[in-house]
Amino acid sequence: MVCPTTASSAERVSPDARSPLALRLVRLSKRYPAGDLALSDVSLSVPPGQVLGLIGPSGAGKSTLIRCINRLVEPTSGQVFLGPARPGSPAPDEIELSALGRRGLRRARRRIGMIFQEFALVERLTVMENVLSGRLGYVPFWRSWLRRFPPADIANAYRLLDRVGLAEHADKRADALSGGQRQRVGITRALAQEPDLLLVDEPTASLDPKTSRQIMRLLREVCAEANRADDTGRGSGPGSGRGLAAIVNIHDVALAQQFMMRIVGLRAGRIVYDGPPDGLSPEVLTQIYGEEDWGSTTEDAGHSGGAPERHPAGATQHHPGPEPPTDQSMAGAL
Ligand SMILES: Nc1ncnc2c1ncn2[C@@H]1O[C@H](COP(=O)(O)OP(=O)(O)OP(=O)(O)O)[C@@H](O)[C@H]1O
Repeated sequence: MVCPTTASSAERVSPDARSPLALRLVRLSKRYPAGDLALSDVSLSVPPGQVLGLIGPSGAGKSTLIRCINRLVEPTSGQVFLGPARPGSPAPDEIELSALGRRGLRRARRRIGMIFQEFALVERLTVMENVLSGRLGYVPFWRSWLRRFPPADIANAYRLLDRVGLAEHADKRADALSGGQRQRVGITRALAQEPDLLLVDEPTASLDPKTSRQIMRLLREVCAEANRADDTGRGSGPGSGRGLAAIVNIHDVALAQQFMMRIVGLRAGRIVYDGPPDGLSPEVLTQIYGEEDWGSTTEDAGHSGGAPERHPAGATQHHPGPEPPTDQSMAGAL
């Protein structure tokens, strides 16, 4: 049971909280104590509203990169900036996430939603309670402990659940949902944070192909919707008119090609590709993943024609390009 309070929790993080925020990584490196150099001199800028796919072989450093941004993993060197996107970047009022103390980091992390492969829900809590946990950075501890969330937070959570097609499941326990529905809860919880940036770590790794596509499409749509201004939006949520960027760590090259706006390929902790999805030629894939005959399938080896050429993850090579958001409600999609 979630109890509303009358207090507003719409505390904002300075600076310039209404401006869309861009992310800037400068020469980021991470060496784990065990000795592995997981990231080496990675520099990257992500403008507001951009949905970026991070691909690369196992151990390339994708998860490390995502976790260094919100400092779940502490970078060994380099800087992470989040700040208003203005011409002439670096902007003087950027926040340097990599230099923040505990309190500042806690406040800044409100602006960064995280979505996990295994959903990271509290199974015994309801869908609504899980979504409201996205507000924990905004409400005082005693209020969250008593589950007394402001009415505006609850109304927004219902609105977001409706958006992802889960309104009628609000009072169900999280462990009563399918994998795809759980990931929608994970996405909704992240959106409830009113983030400027989503860090998404292998969101489809435990989902079937159809559900994976639906989840990727949903991510693309909610980011696009956050760029649109209407009077339904709050914070940086859908309809708010603010840019919501995302970095999506994904193994499935075909999904990345279809739903991402930009691809960054990591290999051994370094960026070896940064460009459009349709730039992932066999040569580029070899640069990222190593030598492989990307054009052939097992059947092709014994036959000289007939079967269409396919990418390793199953996408046709002459693929039509990124799928635009459909703008349809996801209600009932699962
Ligand atoms: N906690 C840790 N302690 C020590 N080494 C680690 C730790 N986490 C990751 N590594 C090492 O850092 C490197 C990068 O790992 P990371 O998990 O970031 O790669 P990844 O590209 O996300 O891989 P995957 O796709 O398999 O998840 C690997 O060599 C890995 O063994």
